Parts: sequence; structure tokens; C-alpha cells
Amino acid sequence: MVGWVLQVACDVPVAVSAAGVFDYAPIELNNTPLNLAVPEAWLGHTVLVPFGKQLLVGIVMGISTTSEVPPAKLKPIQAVLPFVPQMSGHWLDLVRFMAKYYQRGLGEVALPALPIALRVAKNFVWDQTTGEMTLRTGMRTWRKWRALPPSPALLNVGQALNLTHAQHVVLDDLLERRHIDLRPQLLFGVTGSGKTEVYLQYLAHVLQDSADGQVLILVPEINLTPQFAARLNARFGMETVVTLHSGLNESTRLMNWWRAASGQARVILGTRLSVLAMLPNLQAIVVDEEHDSSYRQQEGVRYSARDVAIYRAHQLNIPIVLGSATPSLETWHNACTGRYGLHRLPERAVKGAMLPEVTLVDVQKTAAQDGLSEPMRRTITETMVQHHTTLLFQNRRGYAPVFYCGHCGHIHDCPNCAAHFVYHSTTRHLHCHHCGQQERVPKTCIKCGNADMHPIGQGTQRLEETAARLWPKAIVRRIDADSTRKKGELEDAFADIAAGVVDIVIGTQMLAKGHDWPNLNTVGVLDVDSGLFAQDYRAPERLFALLQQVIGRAGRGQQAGRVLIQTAFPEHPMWTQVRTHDFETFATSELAVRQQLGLPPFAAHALLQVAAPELKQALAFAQTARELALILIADHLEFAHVTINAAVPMNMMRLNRQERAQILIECPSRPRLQAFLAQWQGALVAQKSRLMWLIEVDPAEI
Ligand SMILES: Nc1ncnc2c1ncn2[C@@H]1O[C@H](COP(=O)(O)OP(=O)(O)OP(=O)(O)O)[C@@H](O)[C@H]1O
Ligand SMILES: [Zn+2]
Repeated sequence: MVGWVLQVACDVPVAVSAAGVFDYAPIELNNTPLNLAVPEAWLGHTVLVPFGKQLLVGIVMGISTTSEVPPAKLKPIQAVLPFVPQMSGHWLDLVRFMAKYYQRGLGEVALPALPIALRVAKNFVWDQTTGEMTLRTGMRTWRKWRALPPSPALLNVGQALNLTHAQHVVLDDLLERRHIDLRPQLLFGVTGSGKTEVYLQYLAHVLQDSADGQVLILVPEINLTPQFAARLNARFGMETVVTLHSGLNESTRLMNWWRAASGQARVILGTRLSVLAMLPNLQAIVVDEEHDSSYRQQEGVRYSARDVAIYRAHQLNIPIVLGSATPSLETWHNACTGRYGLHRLPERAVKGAMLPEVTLVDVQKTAAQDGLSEPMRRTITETMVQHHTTLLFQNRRGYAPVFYCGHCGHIHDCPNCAAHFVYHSTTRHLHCHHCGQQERVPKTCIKCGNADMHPIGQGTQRLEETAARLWPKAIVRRIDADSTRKKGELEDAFADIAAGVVDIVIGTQMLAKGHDWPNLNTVGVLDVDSGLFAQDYRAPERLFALLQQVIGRAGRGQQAGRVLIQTAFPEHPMWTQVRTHDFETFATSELAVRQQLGLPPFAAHALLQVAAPELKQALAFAQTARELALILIADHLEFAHVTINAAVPMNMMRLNRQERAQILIECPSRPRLQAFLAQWQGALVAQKSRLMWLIEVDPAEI
């Protein structure tokens, strides 16, 4: 025993260990220069450790001179992994912050930030002949990466656009502030206002400031990365740019991660997971479409990549720019109260391009046939005659959302979830969009045996069929999660749309944002009424943003754009602001409602979610949790303003064969809520329940 131990973070659920770190004895190993004389040098190294009967990959988060494990029981580490760069102190701090803020174990946060090949113990093997450690998969990528020059890639700044006056003003202001005003800076620019060009020129300055500086650009969806990466490559040179997202194959992801983590890549473009990438020389962050709900990680540790990015910038004292045409209400509130800087681009960048004219089609008056009203059909035909492209926005994939027996009225539901099966014509199967269950379409109703079964309602596949029937000569492309599973399919479709050869594009929200297709000048919006009346308090915000984004795809070139929205509720107050593209009025009135009701951003929320085979078990645990919370509040004066709501079944109660209950916790002060949650979580872990439960901080939906 050397008098100190390694605190190693392993990916173990919080219910097993709230802290997620375990003590191990350091030992000298011959494949590493680390020795027992310099404990601090071990920090941030990735190691293999015995855990029960298995080996796990872990990261050294701390050094301690004391341990609760008696020396005789302390196990030694097995190896220091040579394939993972040492994580910086900043990175370790980021992990600590996230674990604390989101109430998770350190290992649950830290390990998923590594590429899969580096977080599975079985992938590391000793070569018996040389005595060296090797990777079962990824060794070739490792050699390729090692062969690259270790120095940061040289920047090669390409031709920039001439900025419009408004872009100039914003860029100058951002550049001036980058050393003196490190509040997050919101770039509030209408769709097509040229935010991307501002980011590029801004980042070019940041990169030229230092020879090894890195910048991180976050985008909400994988499908936006090819277009963005192409612009970055053209501007900064292929050698400097890497992308990081879950759609990459394993070896590319590994390579890109190494290039970023070693400081070799200078420009890192990624989706939410890249916010956790180890970046040794990060100098600036841009979060594009900062309002987008895709920035929320909904599995494992539930975090907001936008919020983590803001923390990361703050921690490093570097600038961060958030861009959006429809900022989240939290961000907008912060900009209005001066906590964030605010920059505006009120007009489109392309000369002559204007925001499109928006018309409502009252489907109570002009009935829609096969989902398309007469004015909608006429406009599509006109657009085709002019050789322009129409985008039909139908935010539901599959053929029909309901499969129904005309005889007994039975609707076919997923056996695992509280959800209807969606009929898919391409597979001729019923699919559950929640758990993935697929079943053959039954020949007769499973309830009454009658063969009179129909798909009801419309999804993208049915709309595609309708479009092909109504416009037999049209080139139609459907873009949704089902149509784009094959590699390259999406890129091909995008290339066709960009080239202007597609007449009708049918798409879900996947298509609504970010894309810039000059030939697209008509947008038809179908089936959004349910969003007008949804329960969740964030529903209006989400719908408004989605509509502005999809409307914003029209008329980005020289041709004026037009948008038709089919609705049965044309008198709904939201339409006025949608039609006039008036985000500010919308945001002001929504924020007033939120303030009145004490909802975020005027209060902080957390949820306890419990899942069990039966609802009563889930509710019983939630009830116990509630009682524990009430005791904590009674015992601590500082928790007086924490409100614990009743334990209730979740909106979507049954998911994947589990029944779910939840408790909403509210508090006007975020730090107090944090302090409360930490203590409560400890009390919950002590219950040693076998049920699945978790605390979600800042939940996107309640
Ligand atoms: N200064 C400029 N001069 C000419 N064209 C420009 C200029 N800046 C941007 N553009 C063009 O304007 C179009 C829209 O720009 P961009 O896609 O960056 O907008 P955006 O603000 O990101 O929009 P969205 O919010 O809809 O994603 C692009 O085709 C871009 O090339
Ligand atoms: Zn299901």
C-alpha cells in the first residue's frame, strides 16, 4: 500500500453507486511511465480495473490518501490504456459539473464520451509475443492516426462572402466582444439571414488568433452535418475539420475523436454528443439552432448539449455564440434581461430574398381529399409548372397512424406500449414508433375476426402515394427516418433537391431546419393542429419554432416563397404571429404566461421517473420517494420553497412493457433545487429498490 488510492469512474448506474467512482490501488506497470512517486500524473488516464467478476474501462478522476475500502480488500488496477489521450483537468471538471448538475454518477457521464471501441474492456488485449497491449478493433485506425503529423493542422482560410451590412455589424460586434464580454451571445437572425456565414468569418478570426486553437460547432441533427461540413471544408481546408456524431461508422468515429482529442483537428463539427469531446485547445463554441429539442439527450444521462456548451465556454473563459431564428424561451429571456448579448439579423441575406407569404387554408370550409385541399393542390401544380420545388411537411412517418377494424372499431395497439401501431406500406407491417416492435398486418381483426380493416389518417408514405397518383410525372422524394436508413441515400436525395430536379419533397421535421435550397419556393404544412392544443406547456413554443423553421425553407433564392398551412382552427391566436413571422410578440406573450404560472424559465423543474412491470409498483416507489422528500423539506429550512407534486402515472404510461409513474419537483431557485436533489437522490439510493428510476433535471416535457 503506497498511502494513496486512485478514484476511478466506471459506467455503473447511479442506483448502484451514487458517486460512480471506485477506489483502486495504483501499481507500477511496465507499459507506462506513470509511477507511484507522482500521484497527480495519474489523473485523467484511462485504465482497466477489475469490477466484480469482470473488467471495466474507467477514468482516473481523483487521488485520495484515504479510502473506505480496507487496504487488504483494495484491488490494483490492471492496465493504463495507451490508446486514450490523457484527459485534461478541464475535461475532468466538465464531467464533475455534469454529474453534479444532472444527478448522475461520474462514470455514467465520462465513459459514454469515449468512442465505443475505447470503452469496452474486451477490446483491449495483450499481445502474448510482444507483451504490448493492442486493440481488437481499431488498431488499424490507431496506426493511421499515429502516422499523421502530431501538430495542429494548418489553417487555410478560403474565400469568404461579402457580408451584408447587417452581417458586418454583427460580426464586428462579436469580434470586439470576444475578449471582453464573455456572456453567451445570441445571434437572433430570421431564417435565411446568413447566420452561417457570420459563424464562419467569426471562427476564422478565432482560429487565426492562435496556431493551435480549436473551435466546436454544434448542430442539432446528423442530417445537417454533410451540408455544414462541406462549407467548413471549403473554408478551412479538409485537413482541419472533423465531424463527430453517432451516424459515423466505428473507425471514422474513432479516428475523428483521436484527431480532436489530440488537438490535431482544429474545427470540430458535431451533434450533441460532441459537446463532451475532449478538446485540449478549445477557443470558441457555436451552437446553431440553439432552440432545437434534439440537443437534449434522452437516453442514459439526460442533458442539454446547449446548456453543457454554455457551461464549457464559461469554464474555459471562451466565447460562445448561440444562433436561432426562434430562440428557446430560456435563451430569449436571458437575452432580454441582459444575461446574454443580443445580435439581430432581421432580413434575408440573399439580395431580394424575402420571408415568404403565409396563407391559411381552412379545411373546415375547403375539405381536404387524401389530406390535400384544393388550394394546396393548385399551388403544387403551379409550382411544378414553374419548375420549382414544393416541400410538403407532414410530421408523421409511416403510412397511417391508426389501423382500425371497420366492423368492431378495434384499433391495433402495440402490446408493449400505450401507443397505436403505425401501418407501414413499405414493409406491410405494423410498427411501434416507441419500442420498435413490428408485426405482420393481421388478415382479420384480432378482436372480432372481421376482414374489414383500414389504415386511418395520413403519414408520409401515404402522402407519397397520393402525390404520385395526382402528379404522375412529378419527381417525388420522401425524406424521413425510414426512407434514409441506407448509407448515402440521404446525401443523394439532398443533392437532387439542391440541384432543383425534384418537384415534390415530402418530409418530417428532419427536413424542417437548416437546409438551404434556393429552388424550393413553396411549402405546404399539413396536420399540425394537434400541436395547437397539446397539454405540455412547451408545446406552443415547439410548434411555433417548428413552423417558423419549415416556413423558412421557402423562398431562399431570388423567387418569392409562399406557404400554405392547412388548419381546422384558422382563428387560433398563434396563427397571427406565425403569418407575420413575429417571434418577439409570440415570445413575450408566452413568457408572460410562464411567469404567471411560475413555469421555467421563472422556476426550475426536475422529474423523478419510475418504471416497473406494474403501475402500482411504480406508484408505490414514487410515493415512498415523495414521503422521503417531504421529510427532507421539513428538516431543512433552505428547502422550504421546493414543491413536491403528487405521484402520477406518466402521460405515456406504458413503454416497452414497463408502466411508468413520475413526480414533478419545482423550485424558484436552481441552486436550491440542486442541493435538494443531491440529498434526495442519496435517500433514494439507500432504498436499494430493484425498480428502474431516475431523476431528470430540466426535463423537456412534463
Ligand atoms: N453576405 C451574403 N451575400 C450573399 N449571400 C449570402 C450572404 N450571406 C449568406 N448568404 C446566402 O444566404 C443563404 C442563407 O444563409 P444561411 O443558410 O446561412 O442562413 P441561416 O441564417 O443559417 O438560415 P436558417 O436559420 O434558415 O438555417 C445561403 O444561400 C447563403 O449562401
Ligand atoms: Zn411499443
